[in-house]
Amino acid sequence: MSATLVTGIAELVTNDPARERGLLGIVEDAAIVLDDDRVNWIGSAHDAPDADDHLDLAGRAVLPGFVDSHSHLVFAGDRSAEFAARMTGTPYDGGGIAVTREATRAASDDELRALVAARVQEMAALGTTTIEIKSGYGLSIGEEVRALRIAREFTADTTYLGAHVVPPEHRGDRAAYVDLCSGAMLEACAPHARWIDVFCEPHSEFAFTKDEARQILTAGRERDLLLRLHGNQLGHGPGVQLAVELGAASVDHCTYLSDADVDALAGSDTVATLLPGVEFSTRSPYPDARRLVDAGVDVALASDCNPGTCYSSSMPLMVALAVREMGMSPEEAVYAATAGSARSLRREDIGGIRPGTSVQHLAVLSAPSYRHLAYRAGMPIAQRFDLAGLRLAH
Ligand SMILES: N=CN[C@@H](CCC(=O)O)C(=O)O
Ligand SMILES: [Zn+2]
Repeated sequence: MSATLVTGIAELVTNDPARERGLLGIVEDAAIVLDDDRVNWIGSAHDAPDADDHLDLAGRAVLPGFVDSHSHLVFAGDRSAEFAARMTGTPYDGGGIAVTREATRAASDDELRALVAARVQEMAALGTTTIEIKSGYGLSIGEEVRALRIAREFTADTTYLGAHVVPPEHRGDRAAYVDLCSGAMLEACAPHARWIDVFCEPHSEFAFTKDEARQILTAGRERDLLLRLHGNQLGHGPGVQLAVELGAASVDHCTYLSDADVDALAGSDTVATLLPGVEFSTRSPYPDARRLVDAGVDVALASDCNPGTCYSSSMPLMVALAVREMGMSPEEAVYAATAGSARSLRREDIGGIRPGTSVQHLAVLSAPSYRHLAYRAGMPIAQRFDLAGLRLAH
C-alpha cells in the first residue's frame, strides 16, 4: 500500500456537519491522505501526518464528485430541430420521445455503447463521479432490456423506465401497455435495474396518469425495485403526492408545486430532485428551490441529460442555474448536487468526503472555492480527482 499526502487544498468540502464550517463542512487549508484508492485521513494541513508521496494542489478546492441522479443517456440521434421549434414558442409535450425511440432502435448495441461511453466521459470531465441512467427509449421488452444491459456497463444505478410514454402502437389500448409495464416487461427488466420510474404527467397525452403510475410502481416495489418518479414537470399534478404516498426515494422535476405538495415532501423521506437544465432548455419557469429548502425538504440537483428537454450533462451548469434562477445559495446548490443527490439514490458511500471514501468519488476545482462553480458559470473548472493527472500538472 502506498500513501500520498495531498496538501494545498484551499477548501475541502466534506459535507460533514461535524466538520469546521457550515452546511458543507468545509476545512480550510486542508490536507488529505490517500491510501491507494481510498481517503485515509482528512484534516488541517498543520496536523497532517507523513506519507510516502506528497502532492501540493497549490490552492485548489476539493469536493465530493457530483452525483447526477437523473439521466437518460441510452439514446441515439438528437432533437435539435425540436429544440429550435421550442425556442420560437412550441411547447414541450413529450411527443418527441417516440422520435428518439426510432433512432435508438435503429442503433446497434456497439453504437449505443459508444454513445453512452462518450456521454459518461463528458460528465467525468466536468466532475461527475456517479450517474444514474434510465431506460425509456425502447418501450418494448427486448429494447428496454437492451438499454438497461448497456446502462449497467456504466453504473449500478440503473432505472427501468418502460413507462416513459405510451408508444404509438399502444395508444388505442393504454391499459394493455400499463399491464405490460407492470407485468412481463417488468419481469424481464428487473434483474438489470435497481430503480423503477414512471413519467406521471396529466399535461401530456403520452405520459401516465396517477392510477397507471401507481399500478406500475407498486408492481416494481413487489419486484424489490426502489422507486423514483417524474412528477409535476409540465403543470400541477399528482406526481409528488403519489411519490410520497408510495415512499419513493425521489420525485424529479417538481416544477409546479402546491402548498400541499411542499408540506407532503417536508414530512417525508422523499427527495425533491430539481432539474434546472430542463427549464433552461425548454424556456420554462424554474422550480422554486428556496421555498422547498425553507420548508425543510431534502433537495437534490441533477442534469436529466436527454435529447428532448436538456441535452447537457453539466452539473456545474445546474449549480449555477440553481443559484441564479432558483434562489439557492452557492452552498445549498453544491450540497444538493452532491449530498442531496446521493441521498436521492439512497447511497451513503458517495456525496461526502470522509475516511473510507473512494478517490473515484472526489472532484477537484481549478479554483480556490466551491463558490466559483456558480460565480464562474460556464467555465470548465471542475474535474474528477485524477491523482496521476494532478501529479503531472503540479
Ligand atoms: N419528461 C420526461 N422525460 C424526459 C424527457 C425525455 C425526452 O423528451 O426525450 C425528462 O425528464 O424531461
Ligand atoms: Zn427525466
